[in-house]
Amino acid sequence: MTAKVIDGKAFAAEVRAQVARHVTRLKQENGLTPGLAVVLVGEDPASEVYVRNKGKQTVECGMTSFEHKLEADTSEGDLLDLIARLNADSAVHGILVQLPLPGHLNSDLVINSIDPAKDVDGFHISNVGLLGTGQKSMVPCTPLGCLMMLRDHHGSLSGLNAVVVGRSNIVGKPMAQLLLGDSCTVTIAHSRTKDLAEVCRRADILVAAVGRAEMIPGDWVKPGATVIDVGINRVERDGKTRLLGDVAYDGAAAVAGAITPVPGGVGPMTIACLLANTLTACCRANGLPEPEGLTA
Ligand SMILES: Nc1nc(=O)c2c([nH]1)NC[C@@H]1CN(c3ccc(C(=O)N[C@@H](CCC(=O)O)C(=O)O)cc3)C=[N+]21
Ligand SMILES: [Mg+2]
Repeated sequence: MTAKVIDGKAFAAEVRAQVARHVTRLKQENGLTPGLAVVLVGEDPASEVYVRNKGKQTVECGMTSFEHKLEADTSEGDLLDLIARLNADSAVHGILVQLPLPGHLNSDLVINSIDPAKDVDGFHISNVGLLGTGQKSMVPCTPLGCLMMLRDHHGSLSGLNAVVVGRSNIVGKPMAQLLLGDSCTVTIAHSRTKDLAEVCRRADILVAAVGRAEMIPGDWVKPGATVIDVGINRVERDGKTRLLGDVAYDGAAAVAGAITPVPGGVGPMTIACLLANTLTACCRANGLPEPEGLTA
């Protein structure tokens, strides 16, 4: 069997087009323009490229992009002051603080100072609690993007065995909550899991979010399974920098039913969902109905 390749890049373009249509309507009918503020502390080249991409796609969707670049040695007080101003700014509907933050800043404290209604990353403890109890929340972008691709491919996920490899607050844990919400039988596995290969081989849906290049070989994949590869690992190989997933792609694609590539899979969907969340936040803030199909 050769897996169907799930084209995250094309899917993300569709999601952004849908967001853009809603934005046009919001402007015409309500005089509203959704705004996203991105805060970057310090100068990490990869983060800067990524922040620039987000800004560009935000504007292409008709929304306003606010970029705040702060010095690497910015004090916690100054960062919290900026977040307080963004919380109070009615032109800002979404706030994203790029992670990781420099070590002298307490990222939990910083994230929890964001107005939960503007927390488009879905990392605030109140959004985490709302998601965990099945209440309306802002849902983390990467797991939301994965869920959209899975629903599109399978229709219903009900009763399927889902194995999430990775237990981070950003991907693994919220991914497990979303799969549970769609009635999967969910296992969260990680680097210490006993017989990890056997656990993975039971998965109808295998989500790899460990952050280690090609950690999951093809013979851990059940024939016909759907493989969602969240890893984006920059690796030097043959003198070139290559982007590798957490799954050994060729081996996995030979047995899986469907698989997301790296690049062009989960990554573009993450940004598209960030824009979708900003739109959702703008609608909620103004008491307007939420766009359908763009939330969990
Ligand atoms: N508060 C916060 N929220 C985030 O969502 C967040 C963050 N901090 N810090 C950094 C990570 C990283 N991240 C990516 C999103 C998209 C691609 C993406 O579009 N990747 C392309 C390839 C890009 C390339 O060539 O490097 C792809 O997979 O096809 C990559 C990385 C979001 N992050
Ligand atoms: Mg820190």
